Amino acid sequence: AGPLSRHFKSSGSLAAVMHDPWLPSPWVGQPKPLDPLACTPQLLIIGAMKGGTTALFHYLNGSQPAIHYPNGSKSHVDFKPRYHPSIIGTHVTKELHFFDKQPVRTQTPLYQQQYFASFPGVDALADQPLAGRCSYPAQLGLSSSSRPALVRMEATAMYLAHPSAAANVQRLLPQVRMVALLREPVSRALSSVNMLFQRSPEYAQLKPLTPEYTAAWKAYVVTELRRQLGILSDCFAKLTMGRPVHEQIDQCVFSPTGTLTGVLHVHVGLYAVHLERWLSHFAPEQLLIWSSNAFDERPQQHMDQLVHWLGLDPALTNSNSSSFQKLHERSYPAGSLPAALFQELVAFFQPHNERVCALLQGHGYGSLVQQLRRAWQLELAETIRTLQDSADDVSDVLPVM
Ligand SMILES: Nc1ncnc2c1ncn2[C@@H]1O[C@H](COP(=O)(O)OS(=O)(=O)O)[C@@H](OP(=O)(O)O)[C@H]1O
Repeated sequence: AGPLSRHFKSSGSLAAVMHDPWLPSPWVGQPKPLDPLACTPQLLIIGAMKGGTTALFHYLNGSQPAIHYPNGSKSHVDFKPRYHPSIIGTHVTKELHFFDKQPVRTQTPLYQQQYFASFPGVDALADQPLAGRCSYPAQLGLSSSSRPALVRMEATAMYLAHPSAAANVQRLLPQVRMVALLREPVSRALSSVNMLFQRSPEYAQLKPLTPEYTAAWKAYVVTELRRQLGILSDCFAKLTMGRPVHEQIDQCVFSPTGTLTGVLHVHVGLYAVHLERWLSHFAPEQLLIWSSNAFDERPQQHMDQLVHWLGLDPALTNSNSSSFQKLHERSYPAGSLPAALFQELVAFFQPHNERVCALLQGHGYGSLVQQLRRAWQLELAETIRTLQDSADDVSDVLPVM
């Protein structure tokens, strides 16, 4: 028996392996090698919010989320070997929220110093990361004479949708690599509104999934999403020719100080707007884009692709360091939302989904587009099946992708 038949025996079917729709699609272009001497962050997980960014950060970092501070802010505890020894997360919190600020703030030296000192091996007083000078303390096991590449990373899920983030990143870290996880926008919006409901002090006294909870949840979700759909539909209705869509939408929904004016749940899923903005600042080879669903289905293959894409030695990977359990998963009241809301959400997002597919196709991400179409159709069908209050046929609501 030759190698092929051995392969058939071990994996069931070669055809199944070759056509696995959940494997990460190939990255675009040939990225420049990382700088092994850099002590600035070299990897940013930019979003999308509710796209699985917490899981990705902690799988890589061998850590888990923890709440340490009285104000509820989050940190993490490191407890396992990192997925790859050369990739290391910020030692503070997963989300540093540095680039989703006004440019005037991100250009302040003191604020930059604080940001860089949030990463392992960077001393706020002694080091000058932008000039490539860092002290590499002993606890990292690195000496200045044998500096292996150390890819420092952080994951701020709001970067993808923030109007200033791409330009801020380009100004400070023009060579940085970024990963974005794109989740089906209706399911993502529901995940986002669900989180806010569960965090809201107003509803904190309700016992989860009781009839009172479900009634309050339904009222909140329906009102909030309809309100946001209305605001964003008005913004799109006012678009004029001659200026990029992302500039006009950003202007419509962000205050002059860069605060999003109450449309978060719907706005984050407008991936065409966001990627148009990022791709106007960065070459596609700096941006690895995944389907959240595919990442969920095949986490290890995605992590291995990331290691490969960063040009790190795959032989050093600790592939059994991560159990790949879902992180930040929340419960929902089943069968509680009207079919009409789904129809409105689906109708709203459909042209934007088409626009992002065309944008990605035009930038060389053709096989990702095929994967997203399939993944989004499946996730949307599952979300509607779970949450819709009537037994209407799901296919009545689904768009043709
Ligand atoms: N491995 C993996 N792959 C894909 N998706 C995953 C994964 N692990 C968790 N999840 C689901 O992602 C949702 C939370 O996303 P984030 O961690 O990005 O949220 S946040 O923006 O940091 O608040 C949250 O979705 P909901 O449960 O629908 O709220 C998680 O269940």
